[in-house]
Amino acid sequence: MLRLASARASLRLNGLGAFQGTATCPSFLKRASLSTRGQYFAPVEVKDGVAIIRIDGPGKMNTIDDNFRQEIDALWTDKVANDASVKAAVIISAKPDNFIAGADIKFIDSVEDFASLKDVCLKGHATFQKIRKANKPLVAAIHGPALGGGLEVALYCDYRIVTSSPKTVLGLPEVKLGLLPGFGGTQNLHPIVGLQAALDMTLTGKNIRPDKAKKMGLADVVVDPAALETVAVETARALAEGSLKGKRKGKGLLQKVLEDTSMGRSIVYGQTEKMVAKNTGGHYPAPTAILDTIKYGFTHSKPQALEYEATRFAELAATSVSAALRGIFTGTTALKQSKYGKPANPVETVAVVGAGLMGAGIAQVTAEKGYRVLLKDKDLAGVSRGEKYISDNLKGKMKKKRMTKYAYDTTTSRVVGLTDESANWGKQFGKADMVIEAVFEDLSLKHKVIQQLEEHLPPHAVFASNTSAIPIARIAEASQRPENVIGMHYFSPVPQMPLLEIIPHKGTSKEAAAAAFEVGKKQGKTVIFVKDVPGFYVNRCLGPYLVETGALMEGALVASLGIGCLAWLLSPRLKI
Ligand SMILES: C/C=C/C(=O)SCCNC(=O)CCNC(=O)[C@H](O)C(C)(C)COP(=O)(O)OP(=O)(O)OC[C@H]1O[C@@H](n2cnc3c(N)ncnc32)[C@H](O)[C@@H]1OP(=O)(O)O
Repeated sequence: MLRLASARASLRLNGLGAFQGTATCPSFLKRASLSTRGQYFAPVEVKDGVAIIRIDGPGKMNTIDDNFRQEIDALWTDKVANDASVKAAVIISAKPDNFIAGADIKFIDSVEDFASLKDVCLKGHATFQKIRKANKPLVAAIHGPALGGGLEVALYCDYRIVTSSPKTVLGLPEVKLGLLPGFGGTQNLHPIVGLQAALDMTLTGKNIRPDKAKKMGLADVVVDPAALETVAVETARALAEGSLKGKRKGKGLLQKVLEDTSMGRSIVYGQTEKMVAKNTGGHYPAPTAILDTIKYGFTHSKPQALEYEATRFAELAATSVSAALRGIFTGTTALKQSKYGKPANPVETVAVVGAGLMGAGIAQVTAEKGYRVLLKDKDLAGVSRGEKYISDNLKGKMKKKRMTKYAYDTTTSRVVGLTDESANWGKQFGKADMVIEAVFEDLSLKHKVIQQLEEHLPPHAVFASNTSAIPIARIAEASQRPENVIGMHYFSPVPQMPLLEIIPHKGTSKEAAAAAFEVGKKQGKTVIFVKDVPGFYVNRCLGPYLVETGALMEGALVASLGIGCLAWLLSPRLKI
């Protein structure tokens, strides 16, 4: 009793006196009573009439739940709405590299009665409606991911300033979790970016980078990270003074016809329904619910639409599809942690041997992440083919504006092409911390390569084989340092395929496994550790499909079905 009372007193001292939810969140109270700040926000600072609200949640990533909502509600009332000297506010993250990664997925998982999520969403809407009605401009200053509910907070703001950092991404990925943007996203996004762009973002869940965000009107300004807070405070002040007005991106004639007339919208809806049906095969309820909810908003009042959104969100959260997709998020995130710790010798130079499709792809993803890459093939023709593959892929990225010319130049300059004829290749390999071999699937060739390279490699260098079939222990037999030998099995085309199987053999050291994990993770791969058994993981799973397809073809039961299966197996999604 005493502890609760002192916690309440402490909350008042912190300027959070309006908070009433004491019975529901003891952890919040405990933390607030111990410090001069809340659980999700640092103490508000006021600079020349602009309140700076710094989000600083408990984990390394800011996420939101109902406690976050209660805290900002109270904080806004005390520090912004009720303080006449405060004319505007900025919401910014106190974390170095993220704004808000969305609603707390662990919180959604932990809910026992999913119907209660409707109320959580409705309270969120009420808080942000209140913030909007205060007539004090709110500017979102975004650095790092602003995803899901995080972007939805920003959509409630009058102005969105984003940093030019590659870490900054905006998106509504709820669909990938079998959910919909339940924090106002289905209603607040399309007035800003237009209906078609909003459908694209909500139905694909894709990430939007800063330049694209500016172009489509999602962000108002892109700034250097160092200038973010200053620009945001100046902007908030200018909005309050009226010297700056928030502007919506204009629409061309066709866009107006398609989005601002009911006939145009029915064309857009029709196309979208067809696309959703084709891509989901009717197995995923979220895209249909998203489309329904956006449509609903065009024929109902805003409060009705938000209520509908909250209802559909709670319904989706209760589905087994959403539970499974959330499980995939949790599993994939768990895979980002190394069970082998950090390697004692950090990897800086990676040598790739064999510049065919696999080798060149591995070299590309490695150079793109800042490693120095030695790309070796037996002759000039081979290595040139590999370099051209990399250059063509990166030029494609530049064309799609996913890479700058500067990044292209620095990435390609990190790749050093070498052949057996290169006078200094041995010296160069003397600096390699890791070799990934992608030569033909021939054990004697791999043995030759390992023996030849070990004459030059430093003792700590890890030797990784990209074999898809040969046991790693057999490859290690030719090595003087078998503890450094490991499998790193990529899938083709390497730049597109996310999976990487890492296969330690029985004698592989923890150090080699740690280095392989670190490189794979930095390359952006989803890394799984697999036993050194025939087929490793993926090919072992694929085997029965191949056998059954073969049996169908052989018996000429359903030839077209067999051909269909083969096409499926050989498609880029599954190609190995
Ligand atoms: C109505 C609204 C609904 C919604 O908003 S649903 C949620 C929508 N948001 C998302 O789907 C984003 C999910 N998160 C991510 O995709 C990634 O994360 C990021 C791109 C944001 C960052 O990736 P990286 O830098 O590789 O970090 P990391 O290892 O994935 O995450 C670091 C820690 O942050 C936790 N985390 C990230 N996002 C959430 C989240 N939305 N809810 C709960 N936890 C989250 C992870 O689990 C992990 O935690 P640990 O360090 O303990 O392993």
